[in-house]
Amino acid sequence: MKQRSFYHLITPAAMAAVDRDAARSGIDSLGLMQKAGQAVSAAALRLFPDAMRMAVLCGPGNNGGDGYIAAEALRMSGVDVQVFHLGDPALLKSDASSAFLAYRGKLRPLAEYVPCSGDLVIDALFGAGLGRSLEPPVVEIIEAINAASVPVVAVDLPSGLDGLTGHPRPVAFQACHTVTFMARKPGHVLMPGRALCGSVEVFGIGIPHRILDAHRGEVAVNTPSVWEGSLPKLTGSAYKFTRGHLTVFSGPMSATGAARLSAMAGLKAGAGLVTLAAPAEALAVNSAQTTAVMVKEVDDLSTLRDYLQDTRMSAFVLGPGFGVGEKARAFALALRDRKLVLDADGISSFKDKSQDLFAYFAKNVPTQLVMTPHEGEFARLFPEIAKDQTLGKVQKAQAAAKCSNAIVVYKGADTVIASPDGAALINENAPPWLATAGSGDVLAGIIGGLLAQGMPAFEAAAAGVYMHGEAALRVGEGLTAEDLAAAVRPLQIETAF
Ligand SMILES: NC(=O)C1=CN([C@@H]2O[C@H](COP(=O)(O)OP(=O)(O)OC[C@H]3O[C@@H](n4cnc5c(N)ncnc54)[C@H](OP(=O)(O)O)[C@@H]3O)[C@@H](O)[C@H]2O)[C@@H](O)CC1
Ligand SMILES: Nc1ncnc2c1ncn2[C@@H]1O[C@H](COP(=O)(O)OP(=O)(O)O)[C@@H](O)[C@H]1O
Ligand SMILES: [K+]
Repeated sequence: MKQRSFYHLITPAAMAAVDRDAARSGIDSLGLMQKAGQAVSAAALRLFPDAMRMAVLCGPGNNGGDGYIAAEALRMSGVDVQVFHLGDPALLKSDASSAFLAYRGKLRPLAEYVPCSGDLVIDALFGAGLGRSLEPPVVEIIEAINAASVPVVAVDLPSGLDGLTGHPRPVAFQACHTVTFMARKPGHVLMPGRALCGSVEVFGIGIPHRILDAHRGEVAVNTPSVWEGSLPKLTGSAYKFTRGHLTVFSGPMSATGAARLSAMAGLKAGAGLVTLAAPAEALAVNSAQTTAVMVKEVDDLSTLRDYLQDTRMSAFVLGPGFGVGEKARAFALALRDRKLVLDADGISSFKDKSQDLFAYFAKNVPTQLVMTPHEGEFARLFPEIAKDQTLGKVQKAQAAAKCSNAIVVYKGADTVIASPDGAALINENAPPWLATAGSGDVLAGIIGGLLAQGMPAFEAAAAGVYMHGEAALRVGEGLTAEDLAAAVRPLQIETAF
């Protein structure tokens, strides 16, 4: 992961280490806090110039310190400012205490804050240091402010939001804008955190990048910079066989549409040839509805083995509409040495039998297996990981990838792509109109199409998720899975015709 150019996220724990290293290297920590607080004040003035009052809620740590700096800067700008403090400000430590002492305005306990129309709330209660769930009085205040619908600008993170997992503990402010410092945290990108933050501004307070780089972890945003170097390159001498041959397995006669969506998406993603491998009963219905996609009879394990003799068959998609059961399990295991996207019924077939699957694919290095579960499918395959309340979506996907030796694409509005080596990407370009029947089948086909063209599994999965989002954005609201499959385009960053 270190070799690739990534748009990294910084966990709250890593941010605390950055903070410590910055102080050790002689950087003035109060100066950092002053820049942070001033950035918050500037955002409040820019976004809410007509606020009648700015209520700055200051907590017991450095997040509160940022709040006191912002409050003083706003007061100096002529704004009607009132600070509401949590805990005894006399107990504030070091920089936060200095920030408090420099504040010359009005001060009242947090419990006395009553939201009024015309207020802007600046939330500086807790940021990266939220170490446990909030207690009842603070929960009630946050709920009352959210219910009053006064706008909230959050400092670093909306208070109550866990910066690592993106989960509220147990509630968080609904902010309209969040000002964070140096880099976003996973909680800004994961749901529901992403929605609770509103717009997110990343303000550089002057911590040198070498310090940040030293604490960058394995989690990044899914952007083309991660995988564009691995995208298939279309050269003038291309021939359909050099662009890979994708096979998508069709379900029985009554369930063929999902596989056709995958097949079309694989072709649009750039695979040179795509074949629907269908049982005899489904040959006619598939043939009647395909043109560029070919159809071939593959009924059972023995015909599959014959089919696999052709080593030009470069990648496979198994699961969309396929049917849950023994046949799906046998097909998946027969494909253990090939590049495989296991989706939908292909995943559900291994409920209570996941160890067989994991054992068969354990030895592939690097892995050639991509699994694309939504939340329900994830829980079928990884029940213990799914129910572990201490893990966020990224940690769940990482644990699942490790125990299955597969690239796990844990789908949703915040799809996480995780690799057995611990690398994880959070996707953020998917619009909500992707929540429609069949859109997952299209995703499986795109990833299959990229695998067929020779992209490594992690990069193919990540690029596929990104292309899926781009295709959905091109179509717009009201999209159907057919529109989506038709809108898929290769992302050709470098072309050399
Ligand atoms: N990184 C940087 O370089 C820079 C960071 N900056 C800012 O620093 C912020 C991080 O500051 P921080 O570490 O002091 O943590 P913060 O969020 O204020 O909370 C800690 C306090 O809350 C308390 N507490 C925790 N959970 C609680 C709960 N559930 N219920 C009740 N109390 C709870 C905890 O108490 P304790 O656990 O010790 O009992 C402690 O007192 C960061 O978000 C950013 O805004 C900027 O100044 C610029 C430079
Ligand atoms: N609210 C949302 N915002 C963005 N993308 C979403 C949202 N809901 C679902 N998606 C995406 O849509 C696809 C749905 O796939 P899936 O749940 O397998 O549906 P289906 O089985 O109907 O194809 C996934 O890629 C998922 O990430
Ligand atoms: K906050």
